[in-house]
Amino acid sequence: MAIDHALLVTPSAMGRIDAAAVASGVDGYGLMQAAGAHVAACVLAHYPDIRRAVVLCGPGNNGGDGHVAARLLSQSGVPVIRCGVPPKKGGDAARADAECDLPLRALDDWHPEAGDVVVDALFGAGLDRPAGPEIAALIDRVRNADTPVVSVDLPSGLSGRTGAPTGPCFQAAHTVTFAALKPGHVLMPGRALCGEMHLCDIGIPARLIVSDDPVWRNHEELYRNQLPTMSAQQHKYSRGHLVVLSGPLISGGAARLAAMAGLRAGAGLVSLATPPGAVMAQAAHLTAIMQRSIGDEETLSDWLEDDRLSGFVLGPGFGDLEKARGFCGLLAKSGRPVVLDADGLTAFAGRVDDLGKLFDGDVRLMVTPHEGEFRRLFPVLAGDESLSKVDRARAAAQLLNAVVIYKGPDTVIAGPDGRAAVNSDAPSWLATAGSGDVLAGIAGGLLAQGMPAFEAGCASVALHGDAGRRAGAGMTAEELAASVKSLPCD
Ligand SMILES: NC(=O)C1=CN([C@@H]2O[C@H](COP(=O)(O)OP(=O)(O)OC[C@H]3O[C@@H](n4cnc5c(N)ncnc54)[C@H](OP(=O)(O)O)[C@@H]3O)[C@@H](O)[C@H]2O)[C@H](O)CC1
Ligand SMILES: [K+]
Repeated sequence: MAIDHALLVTPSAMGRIDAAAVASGVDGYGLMQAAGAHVAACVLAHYPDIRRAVVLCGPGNNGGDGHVAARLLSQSGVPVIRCGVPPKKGGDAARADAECDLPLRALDDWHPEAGDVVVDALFGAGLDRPAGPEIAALIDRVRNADTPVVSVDLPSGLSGRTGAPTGPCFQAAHTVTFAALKPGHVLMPGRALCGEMHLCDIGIPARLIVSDDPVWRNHEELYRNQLPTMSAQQHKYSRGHLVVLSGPLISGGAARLAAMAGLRAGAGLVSLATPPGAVMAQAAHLTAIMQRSIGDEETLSDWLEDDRLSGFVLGPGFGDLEKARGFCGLLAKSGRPVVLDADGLTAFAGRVDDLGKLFDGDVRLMVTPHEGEFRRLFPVLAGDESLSKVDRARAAAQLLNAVVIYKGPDTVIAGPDGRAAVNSDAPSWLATAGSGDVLAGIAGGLLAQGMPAFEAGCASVALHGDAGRRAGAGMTAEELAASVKSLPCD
């Protein structure tokens, strides 16, 4: 699938793209000129009252971009101090350094003043270890003086692959990057360390911006062709029948939120499977959503004979973990898609192998852990600091043969085939009680309509974000569920 404008390119893949561009006849030094010009333009556009630019240049091509920016800022009349380490000999950075006639001072040879703007061109894609004490002291100095930082490609100290700092790291107000976003720009805490992102075209041909590592920003093109469609021939059963397994009397609200969201995501029918003791309480709250009294595995098994039931959500407010495991086994055996969330996930803490064995064959399990649930399910993956959130989600997806929606401000959707998407534009107010139940319900609603699991995961996360934006800051989960918009008709 080629969706290049949403592709996230790792720093090493970017290096290969760069080399391919040069091999195809693009002037490498021209790329650096363009990169430096974008950086200078960003400084001038966002800091019209700048009194002095302090350009910090590292030894590689990131520093090279800095030398270009320093020259251009100076030519535009801004006083510039250029500090750093001499460039490696013979490359584009050395040429950019030679073409800048400002002296190259030592890194600490300046004192922050009001009106300073720092251009951070120390390390970008080539960062491969923690920055040393000299850089740490510099970062402290900049932070203490509250000097705004414009970072070139990446805030120095941030890994473009994982989104985690390798050690001391600048907090940028703006980050100017080139050709494609890197995972570190959208994964936390990288996204926050980058400040406002600027993705700039420096002349690398779009046809070369490819990667054998399928990671994208979550984007409509990833799932649009697979969205359920509506036509005049359809009736409610052909639009799927979603079943949400309700918990007991005290915690039935979570299942109701999921059920409402599933209905709004387009499922033709939605039923709650409710333990007998909670049926009356649920009935008092339900109108469009139907109900069935399901107290044990036997009654669930009987109901599963009805092959019009086309998708299940198990976990929100469910409570009884042993019962959840038993129910999950039956749902798995039924061969239909299942979303496991909340207690449905906790039920398998320490038993992920058992869960993985239940759902072999076509991918029809979706799990929606937040950070704490992910840790409980996958302590080894969660503790491995060499892995990015994308790596972790993919590994979990492979272990379970499932689509994993690893929630957070940087929700990652990953499939067992290695496809992954990072959703980084959800409104912050989605972090509220019941919000996860709504997401599980949307996912269940889409799966019940027959949408393939990876695409359903990407679409659910996007619809959840849209609903949050529509409901607005300060919303409750009830309002969020009511704001889920069903999908476009064909
Ligand atoms: N297409 C593009 O996107 C373009 C990007 N450009 C810019 O180029 C950089 C990448 O340049 P590169 O030279 O590969 O890497 P860096 O400049 O980031 O790093 C250079 C060297 O720094 C050393 N290093 C790494 N980490 C540390 C550290 N913690 N402390 C000290 N030194 C470190 C390392 O060298 P060693 O020999 O010491 O190991 C790195 O190799 C990209 O980010 C863009 O800004 C082009 O200008 C245009 C095309
Ligand atoms: K940088």
